[in-house]
Amino acid sequence: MMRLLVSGGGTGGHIYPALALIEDLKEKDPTAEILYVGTSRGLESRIVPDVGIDFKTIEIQGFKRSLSLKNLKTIYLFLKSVHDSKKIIKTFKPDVVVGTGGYVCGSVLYAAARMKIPTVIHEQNSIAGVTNKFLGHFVDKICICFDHAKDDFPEKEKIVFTGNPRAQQVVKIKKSDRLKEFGLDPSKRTVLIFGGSRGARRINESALEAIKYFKGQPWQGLFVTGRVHYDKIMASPSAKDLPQNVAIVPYVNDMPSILPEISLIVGRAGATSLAEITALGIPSILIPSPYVTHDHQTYNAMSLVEKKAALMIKEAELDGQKLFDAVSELENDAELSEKMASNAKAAGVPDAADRLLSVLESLVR
Ligand SMILES: CC(=O)N[C@H]1[C@@H](OP(=O)(O)OP(=O)(O)OC[C@H]2O[C@@H](n3ccc(=O)[nH]c3=O)[C@H](O)[C@@H]2O)O[C@H](CO)[C@@H](O)[C@@H]1O
Repeated sequence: MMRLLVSGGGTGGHIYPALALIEDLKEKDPTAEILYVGTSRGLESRIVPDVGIDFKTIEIQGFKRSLSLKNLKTIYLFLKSVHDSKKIIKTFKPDVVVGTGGYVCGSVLYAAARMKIPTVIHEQNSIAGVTNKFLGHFVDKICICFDHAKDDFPEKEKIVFTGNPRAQQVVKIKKSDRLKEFGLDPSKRTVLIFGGSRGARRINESALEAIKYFKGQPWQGLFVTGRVHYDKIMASPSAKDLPQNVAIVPYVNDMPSILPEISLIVGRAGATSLAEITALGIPSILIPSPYVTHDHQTYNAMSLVEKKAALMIKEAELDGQKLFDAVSELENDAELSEKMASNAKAAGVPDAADRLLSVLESLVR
């Protein structure tokens, strides 16, 4: 029986890979004991308890790049959160601790490493996040999903390519007619538009324009705005008189269950979304977020564009017409779309959860 402590959070991209790993562990070892540590402010405080996993919180905030009074408070909070993490670790007594990114796992993994408990970080992106780079010095193994991420860790001997566990979770899902829930027709080709786990304002604005032209097309659209953007989108004049073949929703719980029914994805280039897209082999139009550290989404997206597995539009060049043109180019050209789908699939890692799990097991033994 393995006792696994997991930490990671802030956004879905750091949480869903952790949940996929947990699902795989529970399947292989139903007696495994699992504890998840996050913050009360991150999306994890909602997502993790919802799926029935024990959840504890610590308080933490991110470092600013320059030294300031706020940073002194951050340093104080970091030390306090390391102290709090140690207490949680002492009580739970994990065999191994895994961090999937976000500030919160900085404290938890650092505390575990100091207590000489085996530690692993999982870096989803092609460029490593600040927390993982810091943790790279202390942990036992560094699991990556893009070769490019190797450059960010001097500790080469610790690096293992595993891919993103979410990939394995999505390949297991069977086709369903869940699109009916949104008033859509499961027999039609469906374009899914969403700006990551939190939604993206620029993508939303362009999408609202683009979906007007979906009227009369043989395909349909599912537009997911992100929870915080939904009311504003629905209140805008452009949201009136939308075509019948388009549905707009704030969030899709259990996104993987609809992915097998999707013919094209329009979205950000978050690493976990890309793991899902490649695991299933779905063509995509990627609009990387320009607001993330070291522009890592552009690098994520480029890894697919180079393999002719996706198209990329820069956010600065995005508008409704351009978005619609790209969608209709792919939806009207079956050959292009199939080629892109098979190139995407070739880049997928459908056994990523098993790979990550065996890294954990190798440290426990
Ligand atoms: C702004 C920001 O910091 N973004 C980062 C964050 O993105 P973000 O949290 O947006 O993560 P991803 O795009 O990688 O993944 C989104 C996840 O949310 C799920 N989903 C999304 C919408 C929805 O309605 N329902 C739903 O379940 C998707 O299926 C996917 O599993 O983490 C990623 C992985 O480390 C990074 O690559 C991103 O750069």
